[in-house]
Amino acid sequence: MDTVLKIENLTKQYGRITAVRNLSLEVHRGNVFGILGPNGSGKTTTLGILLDVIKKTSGSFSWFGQPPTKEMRKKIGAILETPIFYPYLSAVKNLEIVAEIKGAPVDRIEPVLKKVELYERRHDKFRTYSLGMKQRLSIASALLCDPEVMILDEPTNGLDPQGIAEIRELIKQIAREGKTIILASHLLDEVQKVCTHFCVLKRGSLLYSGSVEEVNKGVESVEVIADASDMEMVLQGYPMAAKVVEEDGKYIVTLENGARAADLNAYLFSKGITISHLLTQRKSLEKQFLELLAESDNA
Ligand SMILES: Nc1ncnc2c1ncn2[C@@H]1O[C@H](COP(=O)(O)OP(=O)(O)OP(=O)(O)O)[C@@H](O)[C@H]1O
Repeated sequence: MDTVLKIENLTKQYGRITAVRNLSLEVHRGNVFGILGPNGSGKTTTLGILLDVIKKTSGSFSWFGQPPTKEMRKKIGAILETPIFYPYLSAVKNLEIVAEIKGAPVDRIEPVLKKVELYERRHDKFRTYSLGMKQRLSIASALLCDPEVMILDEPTNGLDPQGIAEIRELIKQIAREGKTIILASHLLDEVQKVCTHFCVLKRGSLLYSGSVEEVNKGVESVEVIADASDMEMVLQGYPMAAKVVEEDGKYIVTLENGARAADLNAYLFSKGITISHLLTQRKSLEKQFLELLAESDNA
């Protein structure tokens, strides 16, 4: 698997505030990688460091297996905030200026405007655009240099439901064309709908990193009752049990990813325990995310 980005022990301190704490991550080619976290968790700071607009305090990162350089930076298209376009100029004129600044070929303007579905409105003034159209023009501007990686910070912030759906569809389409996308979002739903992989940050620390598909399957938890005095000990000894909690004579067993209730049943049977009640529950990504954030508060 091609590693596009590798972050190792990255830390950023603003005086006494640690915005990013010992962060290590890997993003592979073709991933749509979501950096998920509540406000102030360090998402923008992380993206700023990766784009060389914020200076790291310690740690390192590499793009395409090499330390970051200006040349490398050209392979990365980014939208950290809405770029400043001239309100009285059209999309075409604005992109001509961007192309000039970035040294991108002018003949890319037409295809990128088609891609973001602004071609019909290409001669209209920027100030007549809706917020969603402005955001799509930002994406067009980032695509001008045909980057291998796109970085987006809260790409749907402030948009109405239709604008949100359009931007999400556009991100997925860009990913289908083989680009790697890294996006920061505080919206779990967004990460779930758009990303293939994600990490969770809280107060600058990494709480989780993995594939959306794996987490979407949901962790299985099983409620079991059996008349056995050594039940708790036997359950604690089950290698696929991530957590065992006793509640009013019932045991709630959270299974490791991939383990199923039937496996637990077979294990208990092998230990001579016959169960009188078994109920399987799946935890949604949302529940797991909220628990993860809550657990880190208690840590
Ligand atoms: N220039 C700065 N000077 C001092 N503190 C800063 C600065 N920029 C960010 N911070 C602090 O660093 C922490 C992380 O902020 P950051 O903007 O990276 O988080 P975020 O996850 O992107 O949040 P948001 O979605 O609200 O932008 C916060 O506590 C923030 O107040």
